Amino acid sequence: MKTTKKTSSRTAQQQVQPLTWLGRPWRNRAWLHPLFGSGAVYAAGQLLHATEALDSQHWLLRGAAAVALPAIGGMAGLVSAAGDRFSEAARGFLISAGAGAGVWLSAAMLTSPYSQMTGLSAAAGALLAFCAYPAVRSAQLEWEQHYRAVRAKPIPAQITAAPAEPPKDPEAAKWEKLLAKAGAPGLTFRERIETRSGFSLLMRLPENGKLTYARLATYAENIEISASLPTGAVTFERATTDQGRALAREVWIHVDVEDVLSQRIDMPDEHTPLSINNAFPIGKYADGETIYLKLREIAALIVGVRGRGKTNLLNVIIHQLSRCTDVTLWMIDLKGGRAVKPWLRPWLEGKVKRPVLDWVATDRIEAHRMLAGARGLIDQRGQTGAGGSKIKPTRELPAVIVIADEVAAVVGARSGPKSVRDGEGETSAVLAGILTGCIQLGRSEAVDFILATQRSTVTMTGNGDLKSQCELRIGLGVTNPQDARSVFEGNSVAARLLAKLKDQATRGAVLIQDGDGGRITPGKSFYMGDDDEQRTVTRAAELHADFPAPLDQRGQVAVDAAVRKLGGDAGYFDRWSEERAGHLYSDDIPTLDETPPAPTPAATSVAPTSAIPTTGGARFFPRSSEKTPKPPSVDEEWAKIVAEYESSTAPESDYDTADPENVDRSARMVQIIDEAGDQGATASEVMAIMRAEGTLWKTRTTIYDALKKAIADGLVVRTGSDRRGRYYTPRHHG
Ligand SMILES: Nc1ncnc2c1ncn2[C@@H]1O[C@H](COP(=O)(O)OP(=O)(O)OP(=O)(O)O)[C@@H](O)[C@H]1O
Repeated sequence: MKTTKKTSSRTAQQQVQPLTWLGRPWRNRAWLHPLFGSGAVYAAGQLLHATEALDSQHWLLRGAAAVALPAIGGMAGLVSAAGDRFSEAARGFLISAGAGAGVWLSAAMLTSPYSQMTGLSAAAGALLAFCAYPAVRSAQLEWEQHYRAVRAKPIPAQITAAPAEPPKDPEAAKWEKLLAKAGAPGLTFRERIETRSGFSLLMRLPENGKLTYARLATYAENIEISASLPTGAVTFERATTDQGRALAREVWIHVDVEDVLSQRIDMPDEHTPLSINNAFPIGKYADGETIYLKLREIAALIVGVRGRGKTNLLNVIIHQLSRCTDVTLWMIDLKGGRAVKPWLRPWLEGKVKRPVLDWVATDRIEAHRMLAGARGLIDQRGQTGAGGSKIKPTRELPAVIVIADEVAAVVGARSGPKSVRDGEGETSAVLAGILTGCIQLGRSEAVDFILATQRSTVTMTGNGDLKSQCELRIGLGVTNPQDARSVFEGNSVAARLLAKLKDQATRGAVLIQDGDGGRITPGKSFYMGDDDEQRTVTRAAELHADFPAPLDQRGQVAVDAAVRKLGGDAGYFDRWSEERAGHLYSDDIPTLDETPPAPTPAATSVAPTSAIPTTGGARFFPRSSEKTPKPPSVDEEWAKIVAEYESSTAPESDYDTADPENVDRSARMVQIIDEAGDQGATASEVMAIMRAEGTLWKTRTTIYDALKKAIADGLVVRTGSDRRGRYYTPRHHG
């Protein structure tokens, strides 16, 4: 979230309190003075006239008129002196003069205007007024001076009747001018806040509505040119109220001068345990804040064309998820295992007991099994009510996160067989259906999905339903604005920014939207390293091997049952069997001078697993129906020649044949080969069993030395080259 730091650059307002009368502004009161005077004289005259016309003996009426006349006079004085323009003295003077005149008129009415008494009282009143006048005048002048001073003083903003003009400080003037020059006139500067990578400006759109937020966003490049900023430095965001409601006229313009999007931000070397219940960092927002992802109860969709950093981002996410002690990670990798292998390597090499990925699928059939297994797990958790209405993952009951890279190859309309009869497994539509169901129901059962694809059109993501289930969207660079629009559902501002992320430096730059219609924010993912060996990934896999939780026992059984229902005699427990995962292992053996092995799932080796019993080597070998050895191919013939050349030119081995440990281990090795019977065993298969038992040598080459020694001693016979050959004991080699 952006931090908002209020800067009170606005100066005190020079607004003046207006004249008021009975609390309301009344500027023209002075004009009305003659009116009050004549009104009062008229009213008094009418009263006198009416009293004259009445019976002079009607005393009651005459008495009322005698009271009314001073009241009229007093009121006339009061009205004339109303408002804060008059001093107390002036107000008293005018009221008493009015009331005195009324009393005199009453007396004149009741007696006679020409009597001596009436004449004298008129003269006394006039004398009194004449004497009081200088004092009243000086008091009034003094008051007026004070009044003028009060008028000139600033008053607090909250009692200002009219909205104030924002001050034109140099910063405001500079940005308003620059934006007008860039084609966006009429914007008013409101505020500037500093961010970690630059600053943000709060601007107000012009009230005539001619410049909208969407239109302003099209000027990003013009603004960058006008302000001499790097491409992508300017982004926009609607300002919101504290409650998160977008304001129509207020816009944040983020200026990220540090250009985080073009920087390389190395993955922090942190390997402490985490929990899926907390958010974890995956990169930095353009304003320098850390991007935290919380992958609980949410499906994520990551979209980006080749080479924009999708694999890297997935690795960052797996890195963090593999630190979670309450997560079981499954991964569908239809790049033939390229993405998963670095994560499996430490385990395949026997350095650790468990792989960080609990299950991998590298073809559609295995992916189907995994999705069916996920569904089985969701149903089991739903039925048993494990963990109440919503599961809070723990190590005993972990969340299962299924990551599907290149999901289009599993559920995309253009992938997969047209019909299940084609023998390539289920159609994409069926798989998309299972996946959608899993996403919908998996949320409360702590089974969540991260889908990655090159494009987010419906053809690629299976169906609209599946896509709309993914609330968390992460877009990397795409090839055209149309693609960009499909990531963030018609949001043209985001689309334009996404389509801009094209150059080398912005690889790994992302736009993140959390929640449907949520804020879309640019950022950059951490960088996991670029060497072919993916050393950072392998190191993390080694360090995190014991962190991810194994699936709970009941879950394992449910998953196994669900997978078995698909037929083919495959379940969860034999997910690492040679038929299903052997290719991962055999490809992993360094075959420096060999031609690459054919990428068939029926490859020749097997990887160990904690879920498979670690004794009884025969379980690991191909079933008799599959054992018929194929005639050697040209590749194998060639490999054999290379191997023979190698062994004839290889330096003397330093394998110590007298070392008792070597003697014991090689005896066990020969025993395993013997148990394999007439099917024979590959070196990888023997290694897998020995590793599972804990009898394997520390270095991989030693087994080849031991095998060579056993061959030389006549204990073992080999067919094929040493690394890809099969080994038999003489009694089984016919
Ligand atoms: N966060 C990042 N920071 C810096 N460079 C990155 C980042 N992410 C990726 N790159 C660069 O982009 C290149 C492509 O990345 P990556 O292989 O992850 O892309 P991809 O989209 O998965 O492509 P592909 O589908 O071909 O594997 C990497 O070799 C790396 O140099």
